[in-house]
Parts: sequence; structure tokens; C-alpha cells
Amino acid sequence: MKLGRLNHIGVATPSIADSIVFYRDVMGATKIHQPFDLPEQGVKVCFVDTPGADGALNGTQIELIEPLPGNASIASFLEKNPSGGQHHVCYEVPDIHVAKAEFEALGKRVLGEPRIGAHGTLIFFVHPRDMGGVLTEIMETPKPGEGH
Ligand SMILES: CC[C@@H](C(=O)O)C(=O)SCCNC(=O)CCNC(=O)[C@H](O)C(C)(C)COP(=O)(O)OP(=O)(O)OC[C@H]1O[C@@H](n2cnc3c(N)ncnc32)[C@H](O)[C@@H]1OP(=O)(O)O
Ligand SMILES: [Co+2]
Repeated sequence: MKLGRLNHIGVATPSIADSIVFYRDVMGATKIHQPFDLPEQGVKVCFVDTPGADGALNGTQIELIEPLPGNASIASFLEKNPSGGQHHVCYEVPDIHVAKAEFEALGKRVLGEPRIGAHGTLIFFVHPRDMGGVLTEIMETPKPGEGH
């Protein structure tokens, strides 16, 4: 397994609307995408762009996630962290199925089968207890012209 680009940091929040105000007014974010529902993952999502090395807005994103009704795991996370908090980190890989096989060969618990994530490419999660306490999302790098 080769460590890939840090695509995003997932931040759980009880209110995406309030978090948008925070990232705009406190952190000075200049590009905050329109929030959208992702019912397959049980979340409302909003991406906040951060600058890349050249200053352009092509760096790691903050992924704000708010639970949709019925999402027990994020609701449970917010019960323990009522004002929200860092929820997961997401690394890119060139081939999702190769990456899944590699984690499993190392005895890491992959949570379910690869599924389409918020960027339109396949993702899976690895259990935080097998990853030094960090819920880890693995995402296939979008091909040129693919994903968002
Ligand atoms: C926006 C779409 C998509 C994308 O494209 O980017 C997303 O990012 S969706 C993000 C939300 N989806 C997920 O998180 C799916 C994967 N997560 C899970 O399957 C579960 O959340 C979980 C990791 C298995 C935990 O669920 P559960 O076992 O029901 O919760 P517990 O409260 O019982 O916790 C068990 C254990 O794990 C620790 N934990 C839980 N969440 C986290 C976390 N976010 N970071 C670190 N550790 C976490 C929790 O403290 C418990 O630890 P122990 O008490 O030591 O056992
Ligand atoms: Co994510």
C-alpha cells in the first residue's frame, strides 16, 4: 500500500449551514460548494476548498457531513461530540479493488463493499480501531474529466 494524496478531511457537524459560516468568516474560505444530499451514504455533504501548493484552489478539501434522518452512526458520533468534530480522513488510490485486497491481506477490517462516494468514484472505509484510531476512507482517484 502506497500512501496516496490526502483528498479530504471529513468533519461531522450538526449544522452544515452553521459550519459554512464558520469556514467563510473564521477560516476565510473563498470557495464553498453548494451542499447536497447523498442518501446512499446517509449524509448531507458540503465541500470547502483549500489552496494547493501553488495557491490555486486545488488542494485537500474539508468535507462537511451532516447526518440525514436515520443515519445512526453519525448521529451517535454527534452525541459524543455535540458541536461536531473531525470524523475521517480520505486518501486517494489508483485502483480501489487492489487497495481493498491489500488492506484485507494486512488483517484490516474493510467496512462493506466499495461504493460510489461524494466525488463520483468508488470508496471504502477501514475501521478506526485497525487504523490507529482514525476512521480512514480510501477513494479511487478520479480519471481526467471524471468525478467532481
Ligand atoms: C460523503 C460521502 C462519503 C465520501 O464520499 O466522502 C463519506 O465520507 S460518508 C462518511 C460517513 N460514513 C461512514 O462513516 C461509513 C463508515 N463508518 C462506519 O461504518 C461507522 O461509523 C463505524 C466506524 C463502524 C463506527 O460505527 P459504530 O461501530 O456503530 O460506532 P460506535 O460508536 O459503536 O464506535 C465503535 C468504535 O469506533 C470508534 N469510532 C467511531 N467512529 C469513529 C470515528 N469517526 N473516528 C474514530 N473512532 C471512531 C468509537 O469510539 C468506538 O471505539 P471503542 O469504544 O474503542 O470501541
Ligand atoms: Co469522506
